[in-house]
Amino acid sequence: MPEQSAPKRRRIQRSPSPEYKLDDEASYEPYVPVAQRRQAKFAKLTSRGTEKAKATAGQEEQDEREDEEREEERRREKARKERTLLMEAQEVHERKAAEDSKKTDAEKTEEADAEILAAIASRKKLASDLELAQGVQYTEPFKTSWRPPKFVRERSPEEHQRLREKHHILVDGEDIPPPIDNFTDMKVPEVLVKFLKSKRITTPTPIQLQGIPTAFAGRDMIGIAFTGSGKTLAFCLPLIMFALEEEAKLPFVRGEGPVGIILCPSRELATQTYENVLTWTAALAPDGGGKYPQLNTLLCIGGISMSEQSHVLNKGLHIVVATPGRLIDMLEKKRFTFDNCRYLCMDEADRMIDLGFEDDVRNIMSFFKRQRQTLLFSATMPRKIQDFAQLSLVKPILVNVGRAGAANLDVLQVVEYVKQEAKMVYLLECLQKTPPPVIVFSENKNEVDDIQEYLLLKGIEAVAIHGSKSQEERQYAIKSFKSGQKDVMVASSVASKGLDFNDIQHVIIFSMPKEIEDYVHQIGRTGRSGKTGIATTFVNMNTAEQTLLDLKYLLMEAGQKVPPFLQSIEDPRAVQGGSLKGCPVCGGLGHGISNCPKLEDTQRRQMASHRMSDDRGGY
Ligand SMILES: Nc1ncnc2c1ncn2[C@@H]1O[C@H](COP(=O)(O)OP(=O)(O)OP(=O)(O)O)[C@@H](O)[C@H]1O
Repeated sequence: MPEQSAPKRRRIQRSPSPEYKLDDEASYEPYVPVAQRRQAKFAKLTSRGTEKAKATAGQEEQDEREDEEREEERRREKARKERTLLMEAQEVHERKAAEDSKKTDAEKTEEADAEILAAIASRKKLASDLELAQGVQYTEPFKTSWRPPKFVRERSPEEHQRLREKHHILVDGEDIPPPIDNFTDMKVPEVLVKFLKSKRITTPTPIQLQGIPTAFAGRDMIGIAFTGSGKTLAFCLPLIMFALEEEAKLPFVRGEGPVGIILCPSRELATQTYENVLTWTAALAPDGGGKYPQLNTLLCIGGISMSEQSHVLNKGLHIVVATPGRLIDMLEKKRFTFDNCRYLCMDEADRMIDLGFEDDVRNIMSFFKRQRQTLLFSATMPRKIQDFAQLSLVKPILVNVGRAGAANLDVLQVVEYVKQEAKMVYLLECLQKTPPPVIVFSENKNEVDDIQEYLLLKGIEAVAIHGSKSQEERQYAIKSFKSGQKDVMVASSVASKGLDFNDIQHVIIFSMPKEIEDYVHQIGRTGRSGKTGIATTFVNMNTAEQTLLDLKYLLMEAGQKVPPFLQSIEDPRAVQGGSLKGCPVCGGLGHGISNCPKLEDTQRRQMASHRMSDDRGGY
């Protein structure tokens, strides 16, 4: 067969173009149509892409495998650690259980108490959030122009102490101003001294004789004294004097002021304090026979129309007496400012800084633009609230007349066992003990209404007051009772704090409050300003044993008769051999902190959340 070579055939088959030479043969490329070339290029690109994709996929797979291995390793490591932590926790738990089993009940209770106390101690201090955030801390007390008279300044510290001891005044703090037992020596304007005399206020009460010089000197203070002992004058008078001084320097015009603010936990108490301030400032003004400028005072409480006081708001403002909610509202609406406010007093301060109002108080403080003088007053001020408050004051002075939370010794306390169903009938009998006016307290709004209805049916002129009554109804009840139109006022605890009714003869506590502090405030509506009064309290099987124990200790402390059924109640702490110290949270003498009725579960939770937010905020 003849040898046929393909190239030859190719050459015959296809004639080269004239430009092609033979030696170009090696570089010869057959013609490929454009469409085919494009297709080929596309195929090549695709195959290259696939290869690259394959390579990437391979790499990813490897990375994934490595990641998984690392993750697995991490999991193993975590599991190892967790096992260790778990085991450690288990061991700690077992160790603690073993230790606890060796502890007495009393020791366990003390430990629990310490934990709760630590939670309270870690509460955010009482200052405005701005001050806290900016770390603003005032270290020196306010400076005022007031000086004690020379002869008082020349008395020795021992002489001051003797005067305090004579009046059972306990003080604590640095550079304590001297006690002064005479209004004139305190440099109270003569016209006011005369006016006070006309109201049978001739000599200062113990809280006044130490408290007024302390406040006049510009010092922050915590004033604790029993119910009806004249605390209102002790914190209002200094503010009145400061306001007079400011007004004399440069008269206030519209939009200026106030110089100071008095905060109260209830509308009724604020109204009463406002009325006192009005009387005292009127006595100082030319119309009242004085030679001092007229001061303008604003009552700032919920439930009333502020437009009625527009005549005050249209002038310079010196003093504001307020409840927290309405005050915050007015400040937010810029109806007045605290730009020049320098005095903040809280009446019934333990309630104000108690869990309910704490944030409101902080909010109010945030409106102050400069250092203020802060004063806290109450008849009850448990140790822990005192400690907490002290952190928030500048070199505070503690003025304490008697034990904080002790009952007024001018009140004869009678505790009677009365079955639930016999209470109403027995109430009628009790009302015969003294002439009117009488206050009947109940813990329950419905019960207040029931008692009033029953008394009205029996022909007794009775009014009722509780939180669900309208502001008008509350005002009417107080007004008609104060004026003597009505003989009996039936009230929930709203009327117990700080209200000063004339010469209440008898307080009947129809249902014993859970918190002994409330009891102290309730019986304190009688036996005021040195007069004596009676308090009759109904207890029965519905009264918690711990409350009865608090009551028993309080009666013992006040030297009152302890009825046999109370005597027979044993203190479980004594049985366990634990400490019999009073509760630092509510001041009750019959229980420790862990059984405190004031520290209900929700409150404990609240404190825990305070602690957590404090940890976060670093305050
Ligand atoms: N120095 C005084 N001498 C006689 N009476 C006074 C004196 N100071 C105040 N009072 C009168 O004592 C009564 C009780 O005063 P106030 O309401 O200030 O007591 P309180 O200590 O605030 O009581 P509470 O703790 O119940 O609020 C008032 O009627 C007041 O006029």
